[in-house]
Parts: sequence; C-alpha cells; structure tokens
Amino acid sequence: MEEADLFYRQLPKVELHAHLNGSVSFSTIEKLVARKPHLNIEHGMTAIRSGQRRTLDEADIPIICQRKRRRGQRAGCFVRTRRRCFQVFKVIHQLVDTEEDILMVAKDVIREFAADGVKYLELRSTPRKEKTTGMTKRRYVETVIEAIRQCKNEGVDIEVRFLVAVDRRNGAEVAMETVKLAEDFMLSTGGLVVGLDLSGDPTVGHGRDFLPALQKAKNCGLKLSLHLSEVPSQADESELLLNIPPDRIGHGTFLHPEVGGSQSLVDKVRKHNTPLELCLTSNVKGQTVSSYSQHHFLYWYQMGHPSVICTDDKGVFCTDLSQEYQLAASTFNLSQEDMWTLSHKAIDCTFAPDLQQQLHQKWLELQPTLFQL
Ligand SMILES: CNc1ncnc2c1ncn2[C@@H]1O[C@H](COP(=O)(O)O)[C@@H](O)[C@H]1O
Repeated sequence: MEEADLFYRQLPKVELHAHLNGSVSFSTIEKLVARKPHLNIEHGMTAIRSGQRRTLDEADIPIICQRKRRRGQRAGCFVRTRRRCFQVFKVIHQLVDTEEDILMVAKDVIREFAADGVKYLELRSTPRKEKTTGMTKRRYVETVIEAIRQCKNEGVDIEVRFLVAVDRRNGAEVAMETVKLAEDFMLSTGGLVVGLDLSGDPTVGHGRDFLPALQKAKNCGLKLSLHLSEVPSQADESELLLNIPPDRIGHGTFLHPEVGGSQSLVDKVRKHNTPLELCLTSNVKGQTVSSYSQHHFLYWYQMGHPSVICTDDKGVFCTDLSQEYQLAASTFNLSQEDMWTLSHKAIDCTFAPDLQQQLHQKWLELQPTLFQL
C-alpha cells in the first residue's frame, strides 16, 4: 500500500451518508448469489465499475435480456449497458429479501466501514416488506438494529447509528407510516435510531407531498437528513424542504446559482449552517456532475460551510471512504492536514451529540501516530 493510501485508511473518519443496500460489497454479493442461484444475478448487475456511468433516472429499464448461448459463453441473464442507477438497487433488493440476508449484509457493511477506518457510521435504509419471505418492515428494522448490537458485542471498533429511510417513490401515506415506525424505534432502541432520511429516485414525485410526514418526524425528535437538489430543476422543491429546515442535506448538487439553483437557496442553507453530505464518485458515476474537478464540494468547502465527504453507495459505486477522501485531496489540491481537519469537523455534524466528546477525544489520540507516517 502506498504511503498516501495508508494515511487515508488510517485517518479516523465519519460516514454520514451510506445507504445499506447500496453499500454491499463484492464479497457479500457473492455470498448472496450463492444463496439464490436461481436468480441468475451476476456481479456486473449490482455495481457500476470505474469508467462506467449511469444516469440517475430509472425509466425505460430494466432491459434484462436472455443471452443467446454462444460458443464459450454461459447462457443466462445480462443487462444492457444502458441500465440506470436505480435499477441496480432493484437487483440488490432481489438478493436481500430475508431477515437472514439483512443481518449478514448489515454486519458485513459495518465491519467493512470499520476496516476502512470509519469510527462513526450513520447507516440508512428503507424498511421493506417481502411477501414471499414473510419479512415485515418492523422485522427489517429490528434486524438492522440486531446487526448493530452484534457488531458492538463483538468489539468492532465503530459506533453505529441508524436513520430510517423514506423512499419518495412510495408516496406520502407510506412516508407517514415510516415516520411512525422510526419514532417507535427511536424510543425503544436506546438512541440507536436517530433520524429519518428522504431518498429514492429524485425524478419521482414532489417533496411537497412529504412535508406533513417530515414535519411530524421533526416534531417527535427525529433528525432529518434530506436528499435535496440531487438533480437539476428542483429549486421549488428545495425551497419548500429547506423551510422545515432539515438537519443535514444529502448531495445538494444543484443548489447554487452557477448550476441553476439560486442565491436564496444558498442563503437558507448558510443561515441554518446545515451540513452537506457530499458523495463525489456517486455523483460522477451517476452523471449529475461531469467530472471530479467540477464537483460542488469546492464551492461549499471554500465558503467554510460544513461539508462532509461520504460514500452514498460504496458497493454500487465501487469505492470506500478512504478513497473518497484521497480523491477530494488530489482533485482539489488539499493537504493531509486539511483532510484531517475535514474529518475532525465532521464529528460536529453527526446526529449523536452524546458521542461527540468521545469521538473528539479519539481523533486527538490518533493524531500523533497518523502524522508520523
Ligand atoms: C445515487 N443516489 C441516491 N439518491 C437517492 N436515493 C438513493 C441513492 N442511492 C441509494 N438511494 C436509496 O437507497 C436505496 C437502497 O438502499 P436501502 O434499500 O434503502 O438500504 C435505494 O433504493 C434508494 O431508495
């Protein structure tokens, strides 16, 4: 491992934007595929490798076609290259449809983040009911919580909290039910469930439909992390959602005036000092940002606004948090000390105020050895 790789791996980090099923690694996918060979799923269908890009919308897919048997080739399923980002999640959901799968996936993801030097992780996931296997939304959340507890008992060196996710595709009524579920778990898990996420295909539905559910969540003490302006032309929606206001913003790619947002949106974000969760590789591979150097990280970072580097979907986008830190440093010419400060400041953006002092302490303990490398 090169010295710079080692530095970013050993740098203590905070991950605040990680979708559980988007974070499933290659080795876990292999275990899932072995459990469900009848699905004929190949790894190329669950990840977007380097050099590959996908647009975010999921319309006019899947184009899962039967491959004609040619000499030297296995028959089976393949997906045409124009498959889009959100289709990939549907494939992963087919593979992860029992409590046993969720437990394995969540434990593997937690261990992998820990091995990557992440000391505090906020996982988010959409509770799913699966008729065929009998999994309920409540059991789904209970199983993720069980995975977090088991990792803790096994001594994995990471603190984990959970955000219950609302998928915008499922509409306002389901969103309200999800808030109720999140509230129940916030009260019954001793602080492991800390908030609510609004995510899903940003081109589907309108944020105004979710205002009552989001407001209810906020009123009952859940922290709000909202995907906002992830795609262009959502200024009206962002304006409405920023009025709540959220506690953190996912992506915020098109908030600023240079990319079709507005100064009024930027002013709102700045007024509340709302941290942004920024996911470089996800945005480049999802084609909402044309290249790393064009990423809006620089806009907010130069302003001194709280900006936290995150992975989004480390499995789907074939990345990890160390790599994202390293990419940001090399793209924007930032020093290792700058990246240290960035990871340290991320502690103040977590939804676990009870842990912040302990995390600051940990960072200070690790600092001398890190800079001796
Ligand atoms: C690429 N940027 C993104 N924008 C919006 N939502 C995203 C996302 N990446 C993932 N998700 C949301 O997370 C789900 C998968 O994890 P869970 O099944 O919930 O654990 C996706 O179905 C989508 O709703």
